[in-house]
Amino acid sequence: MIKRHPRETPTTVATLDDLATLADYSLMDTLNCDPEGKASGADHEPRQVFSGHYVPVNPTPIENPEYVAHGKNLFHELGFADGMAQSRDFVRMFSGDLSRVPEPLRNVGWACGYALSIFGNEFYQQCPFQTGNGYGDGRAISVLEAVINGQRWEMQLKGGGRTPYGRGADGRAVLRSSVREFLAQEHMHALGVPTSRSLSLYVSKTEKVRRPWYSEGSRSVDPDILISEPVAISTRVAPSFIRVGQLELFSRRARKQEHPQAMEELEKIVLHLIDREYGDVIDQSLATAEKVVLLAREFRSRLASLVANWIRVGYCQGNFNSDNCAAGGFTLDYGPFGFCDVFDPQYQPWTGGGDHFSFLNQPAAAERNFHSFCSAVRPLVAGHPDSLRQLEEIQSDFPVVMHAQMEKMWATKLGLDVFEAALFRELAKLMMQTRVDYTMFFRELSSVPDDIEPLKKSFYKGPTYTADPEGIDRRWSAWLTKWNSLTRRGTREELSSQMKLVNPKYSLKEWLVVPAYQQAAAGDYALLRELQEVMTQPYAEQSEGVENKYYRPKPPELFGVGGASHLSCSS
Ligand SMILES: Nc1ncnc2c1ncn2[C@@H]1O[C@H](COP(=O)(O)OP(=O)(O)OP(=O)(O)O)[C@@H](O)[C@H]1O
Ligand SMILES: [Mg+2]
Repeated sequence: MIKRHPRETPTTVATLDDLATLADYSLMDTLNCDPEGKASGADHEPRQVFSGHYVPVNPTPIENPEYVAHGKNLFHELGFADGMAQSRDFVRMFSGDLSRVPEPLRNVGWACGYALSIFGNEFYQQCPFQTGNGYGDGRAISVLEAVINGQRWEMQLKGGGRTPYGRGADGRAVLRSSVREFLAQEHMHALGVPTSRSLSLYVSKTEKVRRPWYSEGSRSVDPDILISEPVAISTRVAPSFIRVGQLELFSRRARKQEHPQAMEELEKIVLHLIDREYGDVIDQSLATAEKVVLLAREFRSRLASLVANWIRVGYCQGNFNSDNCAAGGFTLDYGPFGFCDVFDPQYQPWTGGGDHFSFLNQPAAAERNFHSFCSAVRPLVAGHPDSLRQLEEIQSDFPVVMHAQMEKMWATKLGLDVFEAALFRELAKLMMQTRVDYTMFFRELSSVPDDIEPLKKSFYKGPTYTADPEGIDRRWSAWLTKWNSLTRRGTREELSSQMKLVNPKYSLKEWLVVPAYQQAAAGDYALLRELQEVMTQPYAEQSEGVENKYYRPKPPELFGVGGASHLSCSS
């Protein structure tokens, strides 16, 4: 290997040795380690972690790992050679075996504790000790921080084995859930929505675990059988994995004065967040209280924009708790998620999620998470009346900012310069009464049709529609005429191409993912890789073959089917 200066990114990172030159474990080196943590990382039993930002943990490798896929776009962005994903050293490391990594890579990774608020309410029941000290990364283990072309990335295994936060569970992820997260992250990025990214996915050829799931064609809400599934490790990448819940953990400790360093640990984690996620917008030399105010303002804007984007692309997080809310303002944890087929404001793919986390309730859920965030950082401005007042104002104005983002998003989605409330209200009513495929409807509209015929491709024709199809069609025609009169000036082609940049043609609907993970479990990765190709170019027309296969309404027989239309276990 050629010797390089440690900070200089090789043009191509082709080997694990190349990657090793970019390592910079600054989280481990600057944040506080749990004083009871073991340097060896052999720390896999559930226990209370009372202080510190992280616990050193060595992952548990999956047996007989096999390459499934890698995030090709991310690889290219990072300057990684595709072949590296299948090289022996890389496979070994990212399937959980850190025992033989080249220096200066380390043999231990780290897991972090976090707290949980559900829709703004503090919860302790999820912690086996009822104290909050046993909750956190139960199966997520970060293994590397690297500076690549001036950008810092943290790489985190999901399903990498047990940690002290595992609450007695196995620390594993099954192939099914790993395929879902792997595909969804890169799809989301291609949709232009901030997200954690997918680096790699390996499956075990021999190790399996049992999970509750649905029998073939089951219409049960809850899983009705236990199945044995192959385990997998996917690696996700982001500038940090700090969650709102993480800030809450340290803030709760400071509030309750649980230990003498509690306040200092809160400040450190918040400054770490600023450094990782907000370094470009917050001046390093400011005092903490001033930084916190800027952080709150910027996070508010990112969070509101994120949620508006989710709605633009038909995404429902499903379980938007504070521990699934990344403090950097990007999408995190693709377990309970779904991309909607039929437009339904109450769409909720995850049976445990409830109405409060449903599709169009996400702005309200975001507001609750933002309140949890503001409460968590408040102790850092407590002695600064001016900063405190600003923080309170930022907090109380969340709904205003969110509302503005939503109106802007709907206007853009509809090719309008300004939001038209009456036009939108009638559209929402028609979409619900007709039952339309959300993605297909907006994509067909993006062709700026003269009449409603093309839009009908997206109609599922619910009972209200079938009771009076002519009447509803007439309302659609009237709506289309009105819409046409309000759209942006310019040629039809210009309007159409602008609208096609915000209304995707392809969306990672669950019923498309099911056969991909089923075939993958049988060792056939072709469909998964095809989906990866298609879903990383969601705005492109693509070939006729792709269109016929992936641009179509959900087959009627899949409605109500467990796994394809709803899911319970997401791990
Ligand atoms: N099989 C498992 N073993 C150990 N811990 C688990 C397992 N499944 C989930 N957990 C933990 O339970 C908590 C809630 O699970 P949830 O489904 O939100 O997270 P996740 O999908 O594992 O993780 P993340 O939020 O990191 O994407 C998380 O703290 C997670 O680490
Ligand atoms: Mg989670």
